[in-house]
Amino acid sequence: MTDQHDSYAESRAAYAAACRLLPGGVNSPVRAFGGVDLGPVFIESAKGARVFDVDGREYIDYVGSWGPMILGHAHPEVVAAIHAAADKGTSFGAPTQAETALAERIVGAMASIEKVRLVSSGTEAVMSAVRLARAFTGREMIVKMAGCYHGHSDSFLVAAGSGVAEQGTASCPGVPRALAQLTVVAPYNDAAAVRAAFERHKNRIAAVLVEPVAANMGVVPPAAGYLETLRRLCDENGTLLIFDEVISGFRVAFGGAQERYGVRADLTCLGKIIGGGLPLAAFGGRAAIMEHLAPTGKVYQAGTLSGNPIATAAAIATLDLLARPGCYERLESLGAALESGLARAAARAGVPLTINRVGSILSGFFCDRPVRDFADVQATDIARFKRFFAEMLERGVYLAPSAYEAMFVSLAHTDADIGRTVEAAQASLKAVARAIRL
Ligand SMILES: Cc1ncc(COP(=O)(O)O)c(C=O)c1O
Ligand SMILES: N[C@H](C=O)CCC(=O)O
Repeated sequence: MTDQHDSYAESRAAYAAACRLLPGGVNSPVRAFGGVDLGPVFIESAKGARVFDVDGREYIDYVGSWGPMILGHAHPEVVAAIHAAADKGTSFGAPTQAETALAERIVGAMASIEKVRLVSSGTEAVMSAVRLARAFTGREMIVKMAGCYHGHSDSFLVAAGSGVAEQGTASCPGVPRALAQLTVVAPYNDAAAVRAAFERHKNRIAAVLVEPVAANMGVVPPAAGYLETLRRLCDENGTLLIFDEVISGFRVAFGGAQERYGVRADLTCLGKIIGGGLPLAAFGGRAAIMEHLAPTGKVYQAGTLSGNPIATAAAIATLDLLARPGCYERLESLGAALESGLARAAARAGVPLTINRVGSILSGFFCDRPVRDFADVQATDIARFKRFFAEMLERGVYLAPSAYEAMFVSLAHTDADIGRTVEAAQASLKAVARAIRL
């Protein structure tokens, strides 16, 4: 914590205590606020679209636990489902009917999924889907896109987004070189680079793995035809297309990016929203592929807490609420209002800002050009983002503390929240403009 004012005294003390016992004082790197050169705000509680810190400050929240809280925090129906499940026992390590009920909802929502396996984190979902793809195709290489983040398992910590991008490392110490060499990296939105990878590594690529809407280098939408071309290249080469919809699933449409863009994946990874704020994730696809998983097949995948009854109850409650008519229209209109308000504020302040938005996720990049891939993101003015972040925090708006993350709008945000956020942005961008002129 460097710049922060005394009104963050409790957060500062909590961070010092945490640093004595937890590496970097946190349990996930981006939470440490290193991406904005500040110390973290420690959270006491959250309700609806608000989070409250240990110093008693209130913020309009656009982190939403990095995506899961699409209904807002502590939604009464989700909390009631959690209580009811907890009363019946917290974990059995045995099958429950609720897991089938959740699977029915996922299969009903995602056109490409016939069977699904529940896991506890997005990392596990992607790691397991790729193992399955490797076994199914009998190949070892994967293609991933620069700036996409797929969790922290070894194969994906290569040119990754999110907190890895913040650290500025191309790869990660501890990842065996032999494994990293099996990951081929292509720029996002560059189908020609993927085609070239297929030519270079003929019959060796098991899967093309992509965030169909990239959201871990800030939000970068797929260019027209990009996902379709990936689909065609995979079909031509006997390779599986894996959509990592851990963020986009149930976010950019109920049926995820696959519904929004009309392109089907062979395997789909889900997380965040489907856990309703509890540790639950999933991967799924055609039965003919999924049946290769143990116990029907030989591809081993397991989890003591997989399909945990409390997480499953939160998941069902969340998906049932999201299935109600009007949710995605409302998310779209809130997202559009925030986008246009931010654009207006930037224009008034004379600060170049490129806004990328898909439904209720968006990012403002401090630059005057379109942002289509990770190189574009890296060329933006990160110092301006840091200043903007600090100004917004001071004005009670809690953004993701990194230029490589998205803003998440929830159904709990009101028009008044968006209005207050735009007002805060107007003042914050004026401060950024003053700093530019200095
Ligand atoms: C697209 C994507 N895939 C995978 C993951 C990993 O999920 P988790 O953090 O639950 O392991 C994340 C976020 O962390 C993500 O944004
Ligand atoms: N960008 C990450 C996931 O989407 C942020 C969450 C984390 O790494 O703690």
